[in-house]
Amino acid sequence: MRYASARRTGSGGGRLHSVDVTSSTHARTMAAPERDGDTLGSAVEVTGLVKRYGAKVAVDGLSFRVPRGVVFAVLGPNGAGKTSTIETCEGFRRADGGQVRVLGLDPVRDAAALRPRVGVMLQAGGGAYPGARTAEMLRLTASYSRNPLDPDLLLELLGLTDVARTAVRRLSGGQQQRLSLAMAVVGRPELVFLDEPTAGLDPQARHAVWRIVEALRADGVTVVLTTHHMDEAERLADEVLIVDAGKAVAQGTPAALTRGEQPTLRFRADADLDAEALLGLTATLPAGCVAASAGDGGYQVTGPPAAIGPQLLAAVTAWCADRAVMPSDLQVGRRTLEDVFLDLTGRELR
Ligand SMILES: Nc1ncnc2c1ncn2[C@@H]1O[C@H](COP(=O)(O)OP(=O)(O)OP(=O)(O)O)[C@@H](O)[C@H]1O
Repeated sequence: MRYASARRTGSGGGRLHSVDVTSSTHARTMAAPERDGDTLGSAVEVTGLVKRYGAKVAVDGLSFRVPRGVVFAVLGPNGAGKTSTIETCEGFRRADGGQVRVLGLDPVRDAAALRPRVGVMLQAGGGAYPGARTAEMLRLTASYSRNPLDPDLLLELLGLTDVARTAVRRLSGGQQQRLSLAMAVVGRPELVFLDEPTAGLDPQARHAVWRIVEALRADGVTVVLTTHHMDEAERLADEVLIVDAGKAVAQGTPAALTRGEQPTLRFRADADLDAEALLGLTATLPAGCVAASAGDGGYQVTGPPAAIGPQLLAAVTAWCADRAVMPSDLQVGRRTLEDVFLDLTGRELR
């Protein structure tokens, strides 16, 4: 059994570590309780979901399935319909069309049956009473569950021990958000919805949230999250759904989505390389390779798979050296999830 421990390092101070405590006498688990014959099938099934606000169609016939026990990330530009979809799955909004099943149940009609089985972290850390103290709030939430996690452990994991006696309204935004995550998982749910769980968090807090998500997955809990951080989705998610204008535009594992057909060499440069310079660079490259701007001060070289190798790397760096251009962030290989996301949803602001 594994859990993420918030041991503080002596000199590093305040860094969080995930440890395997299988043989530890102090082992505590985040595992959801076993439920007979209830481990197979989908955690969430959305079929042809439509959500409208007046004339605005926020979700436009969206279908997807979340297998049990995976971390599932829903990605999309602002206004793509992610929150509308998640909140419909949480039972906070009614679908205007299509069907939503959560753990095989209807999230509105069967809300009472789902409540002890599903954890919900609201966007921007909502859900806690402003007047309550942090630990009090978490203990109160834990008291609604038959077999809750240890609230003190969660406070420790999320770096909230120092503010355990602080009133919720006096917590910083990031601390309130972490408390909201603790409240979502303290009841050992089978399924957790996290809407932008790391938005606005500092890097330490972000890593702490990642460790919680990884610990949940290790214990078989299904996690559905939304995020604008592509690196976060790439690191955490077993499966990714990209939505745009209320429709699914791609779904798959991060590895499958980023497996570009055409390998690429990418780099940034400390000087502007105009079209003429890029033509000059292309002329020095192995046959079939083409250098082009990738936007935002980045450049890319595409070509036949066999040509994306050491000779190409040498040619690019030699060309840069001849012109006193310093290349940086030089990488060869697959596209990132961010590339895929931008290709699918466009690079312009809408
Ligand atoms: N209560 C509401 N009333 C009217 N329009 C709404 C309401 N909630 C959302 N919308 C609209 O529906 C669309 C989808 O919003 P939604 O919040 O689901 O998107 P999102 O993908 O979660 O966006 P973000 O990444 O910015 O959080 C947007 O155009 C939004 O303005």
